[in-house]
Amino acid sequence: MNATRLPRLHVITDTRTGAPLRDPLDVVAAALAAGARLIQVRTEDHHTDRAAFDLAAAVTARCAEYGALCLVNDRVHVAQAVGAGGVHLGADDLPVDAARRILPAGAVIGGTCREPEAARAARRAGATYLGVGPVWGTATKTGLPEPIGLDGLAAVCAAVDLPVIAIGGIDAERARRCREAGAYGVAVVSAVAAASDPGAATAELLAAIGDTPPPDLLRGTGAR
Ligand SMILES: Cc1ncc(COP(=O)(O)OP(=O)(O)O)c(N)n1
Ligand SMILES: Cc1ncsc1CCOP(=O)(O)O
Ligand SMILES: [Mg+2]
Repeated sequence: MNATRLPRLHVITDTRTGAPLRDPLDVVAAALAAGARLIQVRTEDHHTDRAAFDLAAAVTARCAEYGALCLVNDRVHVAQAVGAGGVHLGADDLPVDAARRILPAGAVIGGTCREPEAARAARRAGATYLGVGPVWGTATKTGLPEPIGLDGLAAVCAAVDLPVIAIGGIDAERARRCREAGAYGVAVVSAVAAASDPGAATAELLAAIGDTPPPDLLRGTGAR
């Protein structure tokens, strides 16, 4: 990965079946071409490790073409096997400190939290960034706790000096509000995966969070 800092937009794959879902790799390709520089490979819990490996290997290879970072959700062994840049871990996954011990030095490890004390614990455990939410309600994942809202997001942002990535029901307008609340960036599933034009949706999100497209996308435009 060529990126010198953690990207602010985290595009998360949607591997659920059914309309209007499309091939996750097509969505990833469009998002990267539009300027996304971090893809999180998230598969459904019932998917096999082989399926997760195959998708993560393909996404890691596509990310490498753009100098983008690939993170694998939950499955640390899959991240190791494909040479991904890191993982995202929640309460039901390996603890952050355990993953830190077995992943290569410099691996990006995200930890999920919802409130300040858990955020401080994740910081102590060695998290690189925090995934905080759900900020708003979402149909993408069942069984979620109540949304924490912008006030809950702001409380976590104020509690730790780690980058906070907001997640849950986020589109471009809400992404801007999350940044105003103190979030470093946002993570999205449906805003890109379910968009009629995933590339345009990615560009809109990048503009909303103030993450200018990488220089390679600006080449020839005269923009700086
Ligand atoms: C950036 C980001 N934040 C939070 C999550 C949720 O992770 P987790 O709590 O482990 O839930 P699952 O995604 O595994 O269902 C995330 N994936 N990414
Ligand atoms: C995995 C996860 N964790 C909290 S909300 C969420 C799903 C977010 O999906 P969407 O961006 O479509 O609301
Ligand atoms: Mg998880």
